[in-house]
Amino acid sequence: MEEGEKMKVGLLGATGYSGAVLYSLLKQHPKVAHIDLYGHKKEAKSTEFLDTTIPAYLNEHVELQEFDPAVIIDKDDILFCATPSGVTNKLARPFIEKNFPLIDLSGDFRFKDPAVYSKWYNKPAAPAEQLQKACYGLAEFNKLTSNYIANPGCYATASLLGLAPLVIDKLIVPDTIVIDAKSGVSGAGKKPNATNHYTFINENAWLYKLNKHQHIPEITQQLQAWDADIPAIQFTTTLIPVTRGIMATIYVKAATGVTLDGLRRSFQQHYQNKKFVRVLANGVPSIKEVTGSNYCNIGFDYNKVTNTIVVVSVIDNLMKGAAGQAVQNFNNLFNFPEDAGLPSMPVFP
Ligand SMILES: NC(=O)C1=CN([C@@H]2O[C@H](COP(=O)(O)OP(=O)(O)OC[C@H]3O[C@@H](n4cnc5c(N)ncnc54)[C@H](OP(=O)(O)O)[C@@H]3O)[C@@H](O)[C@H]2O)C=CC1
Ligand SMILES: CC(=O)N[C@@H](CCC(=O)OP(=O)(O)O)C(=O)O
Repeated sequence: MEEGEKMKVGLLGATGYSGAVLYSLLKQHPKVAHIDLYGHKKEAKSTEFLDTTIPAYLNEHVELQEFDPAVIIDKDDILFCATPSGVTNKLARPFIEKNFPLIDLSGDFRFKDPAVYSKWYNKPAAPAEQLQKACYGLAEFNKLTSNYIANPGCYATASLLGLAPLVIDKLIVPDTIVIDAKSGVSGAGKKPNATNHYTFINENAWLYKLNKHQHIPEITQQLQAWDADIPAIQFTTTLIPVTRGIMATIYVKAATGVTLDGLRRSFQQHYQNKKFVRVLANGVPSIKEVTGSNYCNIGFDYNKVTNTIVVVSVIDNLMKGAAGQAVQNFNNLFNFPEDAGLPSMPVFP
C-alpha cells in the first residue's frame, strides 16, 4: 500500500450485531475508502439491503452482494468475517492460499489444535495446516505473524487483559485462577431464543454453560503461552440484563512476597503505553465506564487475610470484545495509528 492510499474492505455478516458495529466503525475509518458487503442467502441475492435489515441504519441503502472469494480477492484489500462459528472454517481456504488479509471474529481459527475446537464447539474444525497459518490477535500482546487474524472472544479478551501482568510476571500461584464473568445479552447475537427473551432475562441473572464454555480452552491456551505452568482455570459465565458489556471478576492466590504496590507496578508497566487499557489508580470499574468504546478498564486489590488478588476487568463485548478489537487489529496489520476509526470516548451517561 502506498502511503496515503485508502483501502477497500469487504465485510461478511454486516446484518449481525458485531458486523453492524464493525460496519459503523469502518464507515468512519480515515483509511477506508469503500466497504463491500457480502451476504449468504442465495434466495435473497440482489434483494437484501443493509437498511431493510437494520432499521437503525436507515441511511445505509447498501446492497449485500453475493459472496464469491475470487471476486473479493480481486476487488477488496481485506475481508472481515463477523459470522457464527462453523462458517469461516468452510470458506477460508482461497483466502489463506492467496495470503489475502482476513480478520475473523468467530472462534474457528483461534486454536492451534483442531481437536480442541471440535471438542468445545461441537463442530468439525478447520484443517490443522490452515489453523497453523492463523494468528491469535489479542491486540495488546500478540504480534501479527500472518494475514489471517483470529480475533479473540469477548470473555477471553476481558479475562486475558485482567490476568496478563499477573501471569507474565509470575505473581500468582499458577493453579488457583478463578474467573467469574458476566455478559450483556448482545453477546449472544441477534437470534432470539428462550434465554435471551425479555421475560426471561429482564430482572434476572443466569449462569450458563457451566464448565463447558468454549472460551475456557481459548483463555487457557493464551495463559499457557505466557506461562506453561498454568494447568487449568475455573471459569463461569453469567448472562445479565444489560445490552452491552462484560465484567470479568478474577480471583487468584498471590505468590509469596506479593504486595499491593508490586501489583500496581506490574499493571502499570504492562499497560502504560497501551492506549486501550486503562488501569484505575483506585477501586474497581463498572461496565458503563467502557460502553461504546474500545477500552478495557481494570481495577484490582490484594486481600492479605486470604492471600487473594481480585481483578475486575470490563469491556464492551461488541467493541473491545469484537468489532473494536477487529479494527485495532486491522490498524496494527497495516501500520495505521492504533486508534484510527475508534471512538476516543465511551457513551456517557
Ligand atoms: N456478539 C458478540 O458480543 C460477540 C460475537 N463474537 C463472534 O462474532 C461472530 C458474530 O457474532 P454476532 O454478531 O453476535 O452474531 P449474529 O448472529 O448477530 O450475526 C451473525 C451474522 O452472520 C451472518 N451469517 C449467518 N450464517 C451465515 C453463513 N452461513 N454464511 C455467511 N454469513 C452468515 C448472519 O446473516 P443473517 O442476517 O442473514 O442471519 C449475520 O449477519 C460470532 O462468531 C461470534 O461468536 C465475538 C465476540 C463478541
Ligand atoms: C452472552 C453469550 O451468549 N455470549 C456468547 C459469546 C459467544 C462468542 O462470542 O462466541 P465465540 O467467541 O465462541 O465465537 C457465549 O457465551 O457463547
